[in-house]
Order: sequence, then structure tokens, then C-alpha cells
Amino acid sequence: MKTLTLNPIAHIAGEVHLPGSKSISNRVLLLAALAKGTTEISNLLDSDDVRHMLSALTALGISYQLSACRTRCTLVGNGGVFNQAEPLSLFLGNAGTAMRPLTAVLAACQVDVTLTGEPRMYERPIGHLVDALVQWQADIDYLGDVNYPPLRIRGKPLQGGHCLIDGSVSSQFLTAVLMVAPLLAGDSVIEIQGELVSKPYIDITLALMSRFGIEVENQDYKRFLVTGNQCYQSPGQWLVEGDASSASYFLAAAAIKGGTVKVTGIGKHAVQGDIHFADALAEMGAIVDWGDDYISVTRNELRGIDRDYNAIPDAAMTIATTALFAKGPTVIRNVYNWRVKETDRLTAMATELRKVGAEVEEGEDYLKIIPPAQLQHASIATYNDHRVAMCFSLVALSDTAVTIEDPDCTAKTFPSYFTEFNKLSH
Ligand SMILES: O=C(O)C1=C[C@@H](OP(=O)(O)O)[C@@H](O)[C@H](O)C1
Ligand SMILES: C=C(OP(=O)(O)O)C(=O)O
Repeated sequence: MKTLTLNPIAHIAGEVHLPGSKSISNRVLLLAALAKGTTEISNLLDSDDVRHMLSALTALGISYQLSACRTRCTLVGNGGVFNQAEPLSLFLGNAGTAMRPLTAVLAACQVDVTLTGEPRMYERPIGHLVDALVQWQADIDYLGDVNYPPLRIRGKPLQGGHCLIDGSVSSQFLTAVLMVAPLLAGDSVIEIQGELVSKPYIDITLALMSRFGIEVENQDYKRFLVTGNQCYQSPGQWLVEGDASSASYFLAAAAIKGGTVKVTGIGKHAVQGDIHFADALAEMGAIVDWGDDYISVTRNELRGIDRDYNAIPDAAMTIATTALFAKGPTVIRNVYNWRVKETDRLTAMATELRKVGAEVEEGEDYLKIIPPAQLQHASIATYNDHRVAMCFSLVALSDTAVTIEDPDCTAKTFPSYFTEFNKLSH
């Protein structure tokens, strides 16, 4: 197996222009494909998750042109639902932002599609989404375990109406039903059961739908009203914000061993909830500066904090390794759904943090991390989880090297991560 050893880094400083947001890239591609008109997308992310969405759209008959660096894309919209006479099989890797929205949209298209993915995708639940779509008479079968992909979808026009959806495991299920709702024949009322998790991702969905001409009435994240029989309208041009989750590693590195690091491509008005990772760093003691198109962080003494991270589950993982450099314990609360992401992230982070010397308490939905007096070298298993690999690069900001197993797993969202990280290291 390939490994990457990062030697101790004495100082971190510089500027990073962030690759495009994964969440926005995959949403924009799908909405542009369903829209009337042509969309010119810039700062599109080029990563595995986005490639899976692009290949699915190709198979669904969408044409687009990508620039050589694959970060600019001109896509001609379909002007409504997809229509493919031949049965299709779409491989979506482990991309939740492709699997979930495509399940909902394809249920309302004239298609007969099988959605497949990597083995881990078959362990990531999708039952709450399927249960919601079935209330609209969608025809979806589980080809393996009940409540998990792979799925066979025999799409057809759907009427809409009332649907109840469980929001307690993933917001991507609600994102998916919201995105398809305007394409249904009648109006829809989508009601949330349980406490909705990862709420800021719904804000991203609603903001993007609005830019594509569709307004949704959000009644306090409990009920959503969507008018049916509409068509998305291309906004023409679209600049994808930088990825706020990817920013977290550089900002944390500055807080630990800066210097100052400035990330550009996101700023105080960004639509992604993960920009508020910087608030957590500020609470730990880091100096944070917000601009219209940048966030910068400068080192300061860090102290451990106890905080609820339900709104920012991805960036929250970065707090777990930042905690190794803080004074006192850090508690990361309300992140139960870490267990159903790329790996069981609560167990994975606890296991790997212990390897570098931390004392860790793993609860059902939280981690408590007590940093060691001295970090120790370890070979970090990454569980095919890009974020585990990126988080543990921070261990090199000590007197100790760190070895990252399978560093190429960052390709899911950030293929050039280690190159960018090295550029800041002095
Ligand atoms: O909608 C999105 O773009 C995402 C929502 C979040 O998932 P959950 O809603 O499952 O927490 C997040 O973890 C994921 O990386 C991207
Ligand atoms: C949870 C993640 O991915 P996905 O979009 O596949 O859910 C992630 O990127 O951390």
C-alpha cells in the first residue's frame, strides 16, 4: 500500500486558492442539466465525486464541454426531466451528493436506471429517502440490502403531494426531494420527521434552486412548500465558491503553527455552513479575519472547547486533530451521522487519535479528546476516507513525523491536497 510520510513542519504560512465546493459543484451540474438554457460553470471542482456526477449526466444524454483543467464547464440543459429509452446502469462511487439527488430526480424521469457504487456506498443508508419518494408513488427497488443501494429505479411522471421525510440521519435526503419537487406535476408539501441534521446544507440547496429560478417556502426547516410543474432556468454563468470543508485543514494548520494562512474563494458571505469552522477556531483562541473573498487565520495559544458541530459535520473532523495542539480537553458533540459517512468516522478518528498518543472517549454521538504531552509517530489508517487523511496531516505540525496510509484517497474531494499543504510548509 502507498504511504506518505510528512516530516515535522516548523512553520506554516501563505495563501491557497481553494478548489470549488463539492456540494455546490454537484448541485449546480444537476440543476444545470435539468434547466432550460446553457450554463457556464467556473471553478468547478475536479475530483472523484464530481467525475461520477459528470459521467452519470453523460449517460443521461447531457452534453457539456470541459476545459483542459476540468474546472470550467459549459453545459446545455435538458429543459426538464431526462428521457432515455434504454436501461442504464450508473456507477456513483461513494458520492453521496450524486447518489441521493439522482435517486430522487431519476424517479421522476422517463428512465429505467440501476444506481451502483463502491462497497461503502452499500453500507450508507438511503431508506429515509426511498420511503419519502414512495409516498409520491415512485417505483424504486433495493437490489441488495433493504434501505441501502444499489437501487433500481423505474422512473415515471410523479404527481407530488404531501410527503413525510425523516431528517435525522442525512440532510441529503431532503436536498434530493427538494430538487425534484418542482418537476412533479402537482404542488408538494414536504414535512420533516425527527430533528433535521446538517441544516446549512439545506440552505445551499435552497440558494441554488433560487438562482435557477425556483423559490421554496421554508417553514422553519419543518415543512417546505414547493410549486409543481415548473422548470429550472439557467442563470447563464456560475462561479463555484471555494470548498469551505477543504479550507478547514489550512485554517487549522495556521492556528496551530502559523504565521498566517489566507484561503481565497470563500468569504464572509459564502453560502456554505462550513465557513463557521473558523468560528470554532476563534473560540479555541485563533485570530480570524474575514473578507468578502477570503478567510485568514493566524496562530495564537489554543485551548480545548466543548461545542455542538451538527451544522458542520465535515469540517468538525478537523477540530479533532486541531485538539491535539490545544490546552485541555476538546469535546465534539452531536455528530452521530459521522458513523454513516465514508467510514464510521467516530470510531476511525478515536482509533487514530489514540495512535498518536491522545486519550479519547468515544460516545454514541461525540468524541472527547485529551491531548498528550508529546505526540508520537504513527502510521495512520485512512479507511478510504479523504477527511481522515487530510485531518491527520496536521500531526506533522509537531516535533513528530506522521505517516498517512493511502494518501490518494483525498481524490474524493481534493486530489491535490498534499501538494497544496506542502506549499505552505516552511
Ligand atoms: O448536501 C451536501 O452537499 C452534504 C451534506 C452533508 O451530509 P449529511 O447531510 O449526510 O450530514 C455533508 O456531510 C456532505 O459531505 C455533503
Ligand atoms: C460525507 C461526505 O461525503 P458525501 O457527499 O459522500 O456524503 C464528505 O465529503 O465528508
